Amino acid sequence: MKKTEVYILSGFLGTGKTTLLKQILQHEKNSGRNIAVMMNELGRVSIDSDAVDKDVPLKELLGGCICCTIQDKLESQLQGLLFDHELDAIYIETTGAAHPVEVLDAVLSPLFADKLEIKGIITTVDGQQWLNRQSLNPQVHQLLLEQVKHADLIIVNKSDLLNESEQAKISIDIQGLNSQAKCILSTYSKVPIKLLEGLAHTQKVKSAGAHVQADLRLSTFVHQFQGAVSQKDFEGFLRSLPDSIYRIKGYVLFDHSQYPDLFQYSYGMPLYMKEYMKMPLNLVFIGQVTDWIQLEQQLKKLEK
Ligand SMILES: Nc1nc2c(ncn2[C@@H]2O[C@H](COP(=O)(O)OP(=O)(O)OP(=O)(O)O)[C@@H](O)[C@H]2O)c(=O)[nH]1
Repeated sequence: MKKTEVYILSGFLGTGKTTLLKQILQHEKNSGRNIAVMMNELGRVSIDSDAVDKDVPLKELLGGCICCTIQDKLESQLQGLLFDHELDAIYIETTGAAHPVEVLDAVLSPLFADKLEIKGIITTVDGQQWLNRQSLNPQVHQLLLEQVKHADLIIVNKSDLLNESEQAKISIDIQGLNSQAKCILSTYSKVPIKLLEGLAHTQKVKSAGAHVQADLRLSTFVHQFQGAVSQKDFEGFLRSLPDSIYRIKGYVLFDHSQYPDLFQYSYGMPLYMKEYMKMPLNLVFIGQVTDWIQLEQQLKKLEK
């Protein structure tokens, strides 16, 4: 079954996310693809929803940030979208305050992670704000860096307000932080749509022996267990994991139980919760890993 592409639009408040979304929607409309939009705003009232045509399914998540206070709501809305529509792509506009790792975590519910293909995190940056970032409060400054570090495509927007040497300085700064992502300068978020189409965030499992690059970008991986595993072996597997795996979540069936456990793992801390019904045995991983093949082999061994 064809997976639904997911694009995450990240970037600080006012950097040009909605301006970008409008162009993408126009392009998608011309291409005749079925798409949906999720918009997350911190306030209780939607401001940007007019940007989306009435015939495009739109879910609004208001009054909190999907990366923390309203994660559950995102899961149910996303599930609703996938159930009600045959979608080629979903665009998620996050609040400027969202951290990319948390957003990926919120989007990849083990209930339907195998139906989605995360195409990429697109971060818009306001050029002037970037140059003046030292004057931001330390948390906001850190968030700005994280949004750039974890992006697959970085759009340095509002370049009409920058001179040439400022443009060059920003490009160099940003490439120093994230050399793997494409970084382009834009005005009113105008970008060649081809760049979006070329994104491939989800790491493909590479063939054994493939060259492994040092890659700091976030990637995701979904494993589907075929049956039960031993809890002792599973815990041994967890202990062997590198620090570069930030999150794991999903359903694991242990050989002593009738139903799976909901499993959560965050920065090294595992948590199990009993379920009382059958669940899809999907396990979702989020981390800075270049080659998931070894991990997949370890997971397969657990099932023997
Ligand atoms: N001068 C200039 N203004 C821009 C540019 N791109 C966007 N803007 C303006 O910047 C403001 C914010 O743009 P949005 O696209 O709404 O930004 P956003 O990131 O969606 O904002 P939030 O939803 O508040 O997070 C709008 O008034 C835009 O018209 C640009 O390249 N140059």
